Amino acid sequence: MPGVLVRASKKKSSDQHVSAFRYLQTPTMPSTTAAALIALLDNIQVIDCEDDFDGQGDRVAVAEATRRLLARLETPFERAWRLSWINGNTHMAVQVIMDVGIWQAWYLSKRREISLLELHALARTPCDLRLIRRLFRLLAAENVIRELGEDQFGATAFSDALGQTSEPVAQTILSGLDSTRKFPEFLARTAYAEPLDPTNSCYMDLTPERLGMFQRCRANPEYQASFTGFMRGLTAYKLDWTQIYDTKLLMSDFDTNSEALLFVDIGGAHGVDVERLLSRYPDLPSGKLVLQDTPEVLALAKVSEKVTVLAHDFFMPQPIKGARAYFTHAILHDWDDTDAERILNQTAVAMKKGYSKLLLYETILVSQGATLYQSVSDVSLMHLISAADRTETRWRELLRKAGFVVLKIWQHPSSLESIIEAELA
Ligand SMILES: C[S@@+](CC[C@H](N)C(=O)[O-])C[C@H]1O[C@@H](n2cnc3c(N)ncnc32)[C@H](O)[C@@H]1O
Repeated sequence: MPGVLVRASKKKSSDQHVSAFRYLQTPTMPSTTAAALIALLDNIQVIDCEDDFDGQGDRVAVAEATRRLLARLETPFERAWRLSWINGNTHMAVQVIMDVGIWQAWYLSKRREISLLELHALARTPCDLRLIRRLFRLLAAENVIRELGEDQFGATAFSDALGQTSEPVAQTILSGLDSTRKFPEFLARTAYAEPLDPTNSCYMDLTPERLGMFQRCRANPEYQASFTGFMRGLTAYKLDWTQIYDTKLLMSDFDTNSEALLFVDIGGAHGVDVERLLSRYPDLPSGKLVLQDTPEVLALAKVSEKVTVLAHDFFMPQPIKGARAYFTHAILHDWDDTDAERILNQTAVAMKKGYSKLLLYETILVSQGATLYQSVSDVSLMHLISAADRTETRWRELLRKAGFVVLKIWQHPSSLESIIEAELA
């Protein structure tokens, strides 16, 4: 595409800083070519495809393409500025508006259009009008809300979601990765060694007591709620595991009228995965599905009455014996091989050889072409809990050492993770 965009890339890098600032300060009229392109991009409408995973897949693929486009369009300075200043300030502003209660009150008011004065009056915590104006100005420029006129704003799907305080979007904002900012310092102190010691994570630098992430969750109900809320959102966002793994394999050998249990979700938190199995087999009698986690997390779970909710520490012997399937999702990647093996051993003692299946819904790291999800997950594990995602070879080795044999690794082109199906060797 000829025009202003290509010409900008031919400038010397020292000029780029100047031109970037000039652009940021005084947007000029776009050229005809750029205007046509802008009109084309602004006219793309997103069809609501919440319930249609293929539709979602298309939407995500297009979003990925726009990210690649931005990476080509932005100068290196703009990219750095976005990473450090735009993202950091926007996250902060979203959180401050949440802390004073404006998102929630705005959402509950059902007003689509509202003035700054009205928004200010909705604050639960007294705050300065001028402070709020400055933050809303940034939020409008970053499309968190719509700017309709001077001190007049419009709601968006995102601002609505921020107003639903116990739902995943708001909880994800609160569960923000504070340890990312500390990580460069932590690595310098630890001689840039790959952090693999779970007793010394960067996250521990956030509290004077050096609490680990799961310890801090247990000690602080708000933290626990934001982490579990975020996990609920993330799991609901992923492909339904019953579309990756053929659950008929579990049902074919299962007598629903017997005393036996079908499915135990170990560390299942919010219960999204167990609910997905129930949606596939809604006629299952009560008590065939079990959701396990810590008592604090289970208190936040909202599951069908048919699901048995059972507090269980997975480092202790599994109390449910001889179930058809023991399932874990994003659990073993939190632990190093020694602890992961302990969890597996405690599960193995409950399994019936030749009958019970182990299903691990986990990331399998690839040596090339890792997706954004896979790489963000892996790096987050590094500074949050000094853990690491595993390659297929490392998964197989871990399972072999713990006395399992891998039957099949189930994959789906639209899935972020795979399901490793194993049984006792
Ligand atoms: C990364 S989350 C995964 C949750 C869920 N399976 C999912 O995919 O959304 C890890 C879960 O492990 C739970 N957990 C941590 N330590 C535990 C323990 N010792 N026993 C049982 N659950 C534990 C946490 O409470 C949390 O819900």
